[in-house]
Amino acid sequence: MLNKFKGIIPAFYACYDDAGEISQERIIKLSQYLYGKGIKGLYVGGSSGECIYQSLAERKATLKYVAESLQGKLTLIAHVGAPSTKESVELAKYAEELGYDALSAIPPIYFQLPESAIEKYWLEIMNSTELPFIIYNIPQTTGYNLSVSLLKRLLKNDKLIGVKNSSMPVMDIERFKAAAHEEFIVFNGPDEQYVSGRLIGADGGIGGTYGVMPELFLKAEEFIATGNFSNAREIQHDINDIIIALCSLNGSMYSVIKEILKIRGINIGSVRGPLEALHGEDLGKAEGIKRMIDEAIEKYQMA
Ligand SMILES: CC(=O)N[C@H](C=O)[C@@H](O)[C@H](O)[C@H](O)CO
Ligand SMILES: CC(=O)C(=O)O
Repeated sequence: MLNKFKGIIPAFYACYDDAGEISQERIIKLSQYLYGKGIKGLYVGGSSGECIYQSLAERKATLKYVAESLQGKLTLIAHVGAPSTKESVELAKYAEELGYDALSAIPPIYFQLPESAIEKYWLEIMNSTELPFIIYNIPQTTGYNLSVSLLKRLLKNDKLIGVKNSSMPVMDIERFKAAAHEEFIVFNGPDEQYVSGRLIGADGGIGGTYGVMPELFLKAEEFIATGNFSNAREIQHDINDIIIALCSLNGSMYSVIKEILKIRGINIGSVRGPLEALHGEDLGKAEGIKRMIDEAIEKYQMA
């Protein structure tokens, strides 16, 4: 039953028109483009979706357009974490109406709340719909790292089916798997560690750079699935060179990714402030990174 969650699940990027408003047309274009690459599903409205910088109405619109474009074709996960519990629950109910396959949420943001408040927040989201729930653990941005004891308490609720784990120690993946039941899914978060994450027990991955190079992550997954570990290690190395390049320019990683997609004919606008658009002497450098991606795709085509 949970097989539909196991595989390569790109985090969907925020899609804006040239004025910086949500673009239905561009959402459809990006979702169809990614669908055509053979991915398993999409994670909509997370970090890559710039969720924290969008209004409730904008987030709902994005959830709706992706669902309309891909319903029944891909596994769709809605990230519904928002500043207040009230808004998170509203998004959760809306995602259920739209037919999403699962919900997910970061812990509360801004205030460093005690674990009891985080527990209550996730439980209220879980109890607001019939949908399965996936915890989004990303301590480097939220300041909270999921504890095994909270995970165990939350597992008493059958709706909790997994964790998307973006903490850097791959060991956390192994600990979360060990703390849960056999069916429990752990998604690898850090794209730089996809191969290691899978080997230590992750069932698949949800990642922010998959969307700009889905071919490479699908190939890495194929190498792992067929036990071809030397190629898996090598493609991870090539992926990491690319991610480091994506993060090396003046402008947010997402703005560089969006420039590359634009060169490919998928124009989804730029990023919303306070994220920085690509600027200064680095304008035009996305082309070189796109070339790195193309070369890597070609390198493994026959492997
Ligand atoms: C901190 C962060 O945003 N992590 C993402 C989600 O897990 C990753 O997918 C990164 O986007 C990726 O690993 C590039 O650093
Ligand atoms: C990276 C990721 O999973 C996200 O953008 O939410």
